[in-house]
Amino acid sequence: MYNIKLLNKISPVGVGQFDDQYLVGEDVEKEDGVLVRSASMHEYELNDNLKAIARAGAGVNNIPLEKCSNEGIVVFNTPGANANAVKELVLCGLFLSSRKVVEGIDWVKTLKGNEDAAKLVEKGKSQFVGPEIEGRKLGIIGLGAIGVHVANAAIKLGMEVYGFDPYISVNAAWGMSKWVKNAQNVETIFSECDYITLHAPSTKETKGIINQESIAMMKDGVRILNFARGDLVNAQDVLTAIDSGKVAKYITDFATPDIIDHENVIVMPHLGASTPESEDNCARMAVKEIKDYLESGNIVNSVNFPTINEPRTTKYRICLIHKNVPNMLAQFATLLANQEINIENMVNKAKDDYAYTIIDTNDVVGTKEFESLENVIKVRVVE
Ligand SMILES: NC(=O)C1=CN([C@@H]2O[C@H](COP(=O)(O)OP(=O)(O)OC[C@H]3O[C@@H](n4cnc5c(N)ncnc54)[C@H](O)[C@@H]3O)[C@@H](O)[C@H]2O)C=CC1
Ligand SMILES: O=C(O)C(=O)COP(=O)(O)O
Repeated sequence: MYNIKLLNKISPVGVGQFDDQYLVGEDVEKEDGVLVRSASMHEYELNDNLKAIARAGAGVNNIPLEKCSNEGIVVFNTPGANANAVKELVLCGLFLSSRKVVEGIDWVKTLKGNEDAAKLVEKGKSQFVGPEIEGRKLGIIGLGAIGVHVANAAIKLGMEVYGFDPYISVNAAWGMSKWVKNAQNVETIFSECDYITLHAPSTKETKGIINQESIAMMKDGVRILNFARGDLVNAQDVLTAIDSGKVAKYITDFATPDIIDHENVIVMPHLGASTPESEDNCARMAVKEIKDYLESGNIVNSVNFPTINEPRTTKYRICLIHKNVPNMLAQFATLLANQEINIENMVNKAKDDYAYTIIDTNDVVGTKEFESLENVIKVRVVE
């Protein structure tokens, strides 16, 4: 029996994939696995039994990754599963940043009950004029699942698209329209583009990337979109630039107290991934990842441990999470040889300071001796 704790509302399409080997709920204790969306886990107590956390979504800045790695807890996310939903909202954001639709709608509401509403609308609409996006330059920072979707859609809408991503994956590059221009540095995005949209994760490198200095490089009347994370933008610097007219519009999915209800700022309630399609996709993928790991020891789409995805061919699989240091495999093999246990299959992979080894065997094995080895963090045997 495995216990799975839900820290957010997770789509029943995903949760329904758990069979009767699983106890699933919000109040479950001694959890083997956690399913989470945006709830912060930085203060969450990681119990000794916890083996895996699956983030039904992309960003993992709400999870204490280093602490999890240290304790041998595998953290998954669901790459690409909500990218289309975010792309669609970014396109909506692009239009809202250009045409004064939100302001116009708010104004029309003030005419409620006014007999002359139709006339007044025709007279007053000129205050809501805004430019078309066709032919304008869009700069994208971060060309992953979402950035590439946005780039391709913007090309189809007739925009001139510049992309910047120093770590772009081969897969993302394959999926991107050949018309997207490769910006060699982020300054090109800042200085060339009429619209700038952020699609990089929150990291030491990206936090505060939009600040007084970068804004100073931008065109007058630039429009900035942030559907990545609130802390990529220095809010005070953007507000100052909005007030001076340097930035025409700031559209964001992240509500911080200082930016709410400020002229020319549109704040959405973190709606990027909130579509039934995306919620189902993310939940389905997250549940599959956690089940595969708990039941077979396979790791796919982890952000802190390497991928190992091997078919089961033996009765037992020893799953060893350990530090990425020399001599671990020799110690494992010796330990098994001393017990006259035959290894049918053994795979080891490392990711940064941590490594994962699976050993398939048909003989009964205990975990104690492995646990006593230095640099071994977590040991499990799955049957
Ligand atoms: N508003 C919302 O509801 C949602 C927001 N997000 C946010 O969007 C981010 C991106 O999501 P995905 O595209 O799915 O992730 P992804 O991992 O597919 O793409 C992120 C890209 O950013 C790039 N990157 C990293 N550091 C960079 C830097 N310093 N400069 C430029 N590019 C850099 C990476 O190389 C990668 O290609 C997530 O980390 C999350 O914070 C994601 C989903 C929903
Ligand atoms: O996937 C992400 O990174 C998101 O920001 C989506 O968050 P959510 O699952 O809608 O709380």
